[in-house]
Amino acid sequence: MPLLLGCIADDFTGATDLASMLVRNGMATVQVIGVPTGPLPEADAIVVALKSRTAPVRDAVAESVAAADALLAAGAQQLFFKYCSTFDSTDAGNIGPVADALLKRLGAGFALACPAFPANNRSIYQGHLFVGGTLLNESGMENHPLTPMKDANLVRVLSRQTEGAVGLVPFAVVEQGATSIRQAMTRLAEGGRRYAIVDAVSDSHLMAIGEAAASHPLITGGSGVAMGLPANFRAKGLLPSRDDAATLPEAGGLCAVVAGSCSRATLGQIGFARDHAPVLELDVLGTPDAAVLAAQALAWAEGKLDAQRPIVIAASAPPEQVAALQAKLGRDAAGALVEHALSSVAEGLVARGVKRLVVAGGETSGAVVSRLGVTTLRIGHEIDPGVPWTFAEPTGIHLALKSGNFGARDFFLKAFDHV
Ligand SMILES: Nc1ncnc2c1ncn2[C@@H]1O[C@H](COP(=O)(O)OP(=O)(O)O)[C@@H](O)[C@H]1O
Ligand SMILES: O=C(O)[C@@H](O)C(=O)COP(=O)(O)O
Repeated sequence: MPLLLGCIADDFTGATDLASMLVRNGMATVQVIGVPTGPLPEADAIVVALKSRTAPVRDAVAESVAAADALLAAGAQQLFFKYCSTFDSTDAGNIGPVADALLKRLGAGFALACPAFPANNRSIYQGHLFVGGTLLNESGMENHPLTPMKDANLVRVLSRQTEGAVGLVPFAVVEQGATSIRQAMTRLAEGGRRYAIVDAVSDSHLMAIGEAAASHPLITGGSGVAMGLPANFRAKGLLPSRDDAATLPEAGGLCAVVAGSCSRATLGQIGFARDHAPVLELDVLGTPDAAVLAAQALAWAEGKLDAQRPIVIAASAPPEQVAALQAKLGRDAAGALVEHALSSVAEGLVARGVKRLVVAGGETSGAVVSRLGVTTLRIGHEIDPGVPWTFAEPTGIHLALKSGNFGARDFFLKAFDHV
């Protein structure tokens, strides 16, 4: 099976989101944790999951280029740089600098940028990113603990992260289909633009954008814009039809949820779970000590673990509490403390026999998955758009890595009916 698409994701939930999109569209896909060091598994697509979204720019660039090297050495015909559908980044990066470095590595001069994901209510119109009917900077993302998004104009946001010029392929062109989009991108590239934000409000737009980018060495965006790519490989006769792409080993055993996302969606899911399952909300501000928090959580879990109903352990808190902890410790140290505590909790739960674990939050998932020593994730069926069950190797447990913003209100309960 020759490798067709090589993907680099800037966080772990984003990586499973992308892998799931590719699997659903018929590509055998494996998610690899961290920069690959040995031979890559057989797959149509490989998604390398990095924890580079909030890393220092230099580290994010170095790891992303190293991942690209490994994917290209394995024969990847096209690269995909996956970032968040809410374009999570700071003015320093890391979307611009990583995309710049990948273009340079490929000897290419242009890439599209499209984080739209209509199934999860992210759309782009005239370069502005909407979450549902709300501009990105009024959607709650302006309060994100690590990457507060205070500007919805993606042309402006990306321009602050790169020296390359950023253009726009507007809605009116995207509506006309793949040929018009391709021509518009060619014009922008010839006019000296390094990037084009591409408007998209529907899956048919994303399919057309994917088709228009068939010959691009690098595509950047959310998982949505990947939906058109398998058809390109199929059209070239490179991708056979596959119907077993989402099969996982049978699941069962004790179940739990660990949450570190402070998004509105996750806070709502914790609120729902309170009425249906044992929920522990850690008092991080009162006890800013990772080891003590983890010990408290594991003592609380004693006797509550069950194979039907999950327990939920959450550090998640509303913006004012997050701000208070950050004021005390600094932004990065606050995030790291909570991630450390929650990965110790997850490790303790797995040691106590948990076999099915949901982790809420991208950075949180990165910390947990690394602590559990997971090297690859096989992708199964989706619970909600963008969140599949996965099977973690060599750990041998089922994991669902939930993007903070994704999932219905009952996600933490219904996840265990879907595995
Ligand atoms: N109570 C809290 N105070 C401060 N930071 C927190 C708190 N709870 C979680 N965090 C941190 O907030 C960040 C949330 O990011 P992440 O896990 O990526 O969630 P999301 O998927 O919503 O972006 C993590 O670094 C996490 O450790
Ligand atoms: O594109 C998305 O929204 C997700 O795939 C994603 O990147 C998740 O990031 P977090 O919200 O930080 O979990």
